[in-house]
Amino acid sequence: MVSRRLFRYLLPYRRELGWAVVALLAATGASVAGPIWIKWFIDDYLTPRKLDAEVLWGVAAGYLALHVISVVLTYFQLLSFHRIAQWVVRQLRVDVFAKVQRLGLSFFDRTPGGSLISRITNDTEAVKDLFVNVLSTFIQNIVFIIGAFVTLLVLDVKLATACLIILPLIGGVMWTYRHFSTQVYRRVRNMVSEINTKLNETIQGMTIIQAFSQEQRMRREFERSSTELYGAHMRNIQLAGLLLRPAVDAIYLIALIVVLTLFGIRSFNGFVSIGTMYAFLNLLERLFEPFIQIMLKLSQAQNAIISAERVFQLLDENNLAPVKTGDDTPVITRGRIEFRNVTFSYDGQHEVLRNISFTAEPGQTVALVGHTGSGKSSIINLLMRFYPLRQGEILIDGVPLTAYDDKELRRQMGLVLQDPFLFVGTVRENIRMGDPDITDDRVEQAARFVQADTFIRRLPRGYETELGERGASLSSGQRQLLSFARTMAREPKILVLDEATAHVDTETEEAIQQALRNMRQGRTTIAIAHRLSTIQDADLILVLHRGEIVELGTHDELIAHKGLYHKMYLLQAYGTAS
Ligand SMILES: Nc1ncnc2c1ncn2[C@@H]1O[C@H](COP(=O)(O)OP(=O)(O)OP(=O)(O)O)[C@@H](O)[C@H]1O
Repeated sequence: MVSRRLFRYLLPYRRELGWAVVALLAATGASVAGPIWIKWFIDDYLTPRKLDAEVLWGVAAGYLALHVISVVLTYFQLLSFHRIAQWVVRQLRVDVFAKVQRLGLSFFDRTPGGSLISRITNDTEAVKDLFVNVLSTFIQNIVFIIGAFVTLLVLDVKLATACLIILPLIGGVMWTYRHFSTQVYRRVRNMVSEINTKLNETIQGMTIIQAFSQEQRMRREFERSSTELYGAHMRNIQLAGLLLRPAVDAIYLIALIVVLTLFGIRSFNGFVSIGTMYAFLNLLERLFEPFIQIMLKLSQAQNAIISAERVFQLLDENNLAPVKTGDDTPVITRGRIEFRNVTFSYDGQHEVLRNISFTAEPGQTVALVGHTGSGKSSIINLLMRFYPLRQGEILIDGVPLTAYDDKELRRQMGLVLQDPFLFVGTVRENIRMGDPDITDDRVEQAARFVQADTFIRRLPRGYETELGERGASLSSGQRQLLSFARTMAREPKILVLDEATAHVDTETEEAIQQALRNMRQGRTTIAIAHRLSTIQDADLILVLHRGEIVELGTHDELIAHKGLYHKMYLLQAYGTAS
């Protein structure tokens, strides 16, 4: 199954592959023909002493020609196999990457980033090895073994048949080696994946690691994984050292004894062709290297197949991000949002939202407040169509959310997260985000609109300043403003805000609040508010508690109601709930 799918990747390159196999066959033929050529020279010229310069030159030239042909063709076939393998692995990586981007967020909730990286890099690399090393080695060596055996049979049927006793012996060694090395390989692969996961986690969480002085613990854990990996590699080397050379050499010795004994017995009874003996011994000796090569690659082949399995598993993952259903292509014109009896669970067991119903009229601001874990972010996750909805309905402009094209949805709904993600690149690129419709003018206009223009112009190269990974060179307030500009450059009809909780200086705070007020103007806004002071002018405030709306109304109404909101407000404003 896996191999069939792998070979399907080869189909577009079948012509090149065909030529590579032909070159490989011809190279092997030339290599097997060498000893025959010498046998012919020994039997027909050397033994009868028919030596003249012309014959000697002819033999030497012929032998050299065979060698050159073999080398040139080997070069050609190796190059072709490598090229094909690189093509295949490139395609495989592109496919996996494309697939990963289409996966739903719930997939990422349960898959560590490091293990994904491991699949896209290491596992596809192992598949590449399958095509580069394993496939060509198998074909080349199997062809050589068959060619050599056929030649032995042609040279001397009886002796060649006697040599067949090596096959079960070699088979036994091969089985033993493969059996043990597969276990070791599996261990190596798991360790590599674990190391990748650890690396990824360490790099992502460096601030926390340093803040909590976790360097020693992380280093110890990393050292432990690395030592285990070293141990696994060493076991493999020991296994190979024991089984490959010594065991195979012993079998070669047995074959040699059998052949020499038979030649010896024959010499008592009559004439023995020295040429045949030379060719026989030469081919026999060269027959064992291919067996070792095949053995070495067997576990690698199995390893690659398991890696391919992991890659295909990812390609077959059906936990996709929700996509549009139906043929209509509605557009968002007004920005009216309606939740109707929405009940939701991430894992299908624990309901994190129950019976959520509310409406945000065009241009209104609806604020979501509630204690941590009350379900605020989950409402946003559903509104952004990050997770599929199974119970209830979400409508935008009276049309179910599911009917919208992804493009329309993303263009009209501007999302601003607490921790804005900035990419490596210039400030301008981070605002434009590769959208060709967003001109330089629009980028700067958006930045001015959210009051980010002033600080951007103060950066060393203004809009062309390169940002480090995640915008590490900016302050958290500046990162916020930049993400506002990014959202506003798209001029969305709907704004979805997860208000930042980070403490910024008063000046930046004022800039942020002013920017938010500007942004909300004329746009339907759904905002998670951690500080109640920022949403007092909201048209509707939903108070969530354990996944349910327990109170709703304007700030004044909720204060007058003297419920949970009132308590939260007093707590935040005066540090006491009474
Ligand atoms: N990706 C997820 N997978 C599974 N459960 C989740 C996931 N995200 C959140 N939850 C659970 O859903 C519940 C609601 O979480 P949610 O993030 O919506 O709360 P919140 O009100 O936004 O909290 P906070 O103010 O701390 O951000 C919590 O019990 C949380 O454990």
